[in-house]
Amino acid sequence: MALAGAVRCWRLGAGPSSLQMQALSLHMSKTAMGASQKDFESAMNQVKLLKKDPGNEVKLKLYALYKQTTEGPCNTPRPGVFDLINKAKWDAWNALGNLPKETARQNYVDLVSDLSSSDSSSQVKPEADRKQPGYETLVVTSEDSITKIMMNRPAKKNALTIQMYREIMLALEAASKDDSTIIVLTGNGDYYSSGNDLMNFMNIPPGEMEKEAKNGAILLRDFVGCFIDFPKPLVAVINGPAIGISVTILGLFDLVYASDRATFHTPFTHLGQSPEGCSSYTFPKIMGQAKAAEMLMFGKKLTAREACAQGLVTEVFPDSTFQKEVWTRLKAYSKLPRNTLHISKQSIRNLEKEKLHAVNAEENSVLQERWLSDECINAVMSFLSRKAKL
Ligand SMILES: CCCCC/C=C/CC(=O)SCCNC(=O)CCNC(=O)[C@H](O)C(C)(C)COP(=O)(O)OP(=O)(O)OC[C@H]1O[C@@H](n2cnc3c(N)ncnc32)[C@H](O)[C@@H]1OP(=O)(O)O
Repeated sequence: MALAGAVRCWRLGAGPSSLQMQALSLHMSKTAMGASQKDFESAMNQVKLLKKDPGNEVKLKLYALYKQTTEGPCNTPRPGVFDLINKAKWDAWNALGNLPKETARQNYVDLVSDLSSSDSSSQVKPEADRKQPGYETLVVTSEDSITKIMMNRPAKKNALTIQMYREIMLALEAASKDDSTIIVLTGNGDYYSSGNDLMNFMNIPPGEMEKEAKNGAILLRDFVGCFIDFPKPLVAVINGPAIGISVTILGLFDLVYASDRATFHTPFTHLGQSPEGCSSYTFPKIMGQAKAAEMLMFGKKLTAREACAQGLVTEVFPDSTFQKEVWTRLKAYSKLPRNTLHISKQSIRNLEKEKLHAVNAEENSVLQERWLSDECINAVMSFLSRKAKL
């Protein structure tokens, strides 16, 4: 099995790593003639190279086999009841009874060989290999207990099409049920997202405007509802400027990490539109009434540092080290006890859920009206005829 594992890993990566080579040579020598003292010493060195913590149960097994190999059957008094760690170690060693030293050595080498193989196969694979199928506008990957949902329309600044709203909802639904601990939303390219794709408002026959506005409001309600109800920690990794709905839903995230190149802009009045994403409720709570009004009513664009000072952003990182620092942090967080983390999130958020759904419904009903207004139609036409940019 270890051999098959090592060979399979070579096919996935560019070539065998030194760890894989060691696992393979260990496996070959042990199957041919039983593990030698040299194999045992090499296995002891290999244990130190393991990247993945094998867990306490396996560590106890390794300890017991090591003691049995080097000292024979357990020959010391059992530690006292309060010496929990040494007692567990003693119990594991004692459980091996009279197992011969040679067999213990062989079992130790076998165990390390299997651990090394699975350790190698769990090493980072290229993103293309990890990409989940079924998404056209997103790249969804899962690794290190983190599911990453990346908006993937960089040429259009990750403007959100109808298909993209739907795919994000599907990806969130799947992530709520997968074995990930943390879910990340981020953008590909220089923008996080330029918000709603203004083309969503185009090509609507005159008689269909009201129906389309209603459908849009239903889609938006469901989209925002997914964030309100999401059961696991949600992290926004803001790689660049964020506009419109990509900013307003940030009040529903648990962590917001931003590059110092990011900006936060909600120019609703300029566009003849009104706040969504529950921001009419979350923003005043987060930053106070006065600052929220400046953003949501007057369209003040915030730098990442200003957004952080106002509590919308958790932490700002220099753009040059942004990805490295943020992913190191998130990988450490993803090792926290999963269920406890999810329960804590729910304790923090559940009290607000009913209120947030009510706010979501109210915002969408106002917005549905706005989309039909001259102010909104003129603003969209102006952008699309390239007379206006934010
Ligand atoms: C179901 C409905 C739900 C509705 C929910 C409502 C949400 C409200 C909002 O989100 S309001 C925010 C809407 N967003 C905007 O108004 C942004 C409009 N875009 C811009 O002002 C600029 O494009 C820019 C400032 C984001 C970037 O400017 P820059 O000069 O750097 O780049 P380009 O303009 O050349 O952009 C490259 C191409 O991308 C297209 N594009 C960018 N953003 C959008 C967008 N939001 N909608 C549609 N298209 C967008 C842009 O048109 C360029 O396309 P081209 O290469 O084909 O010309």
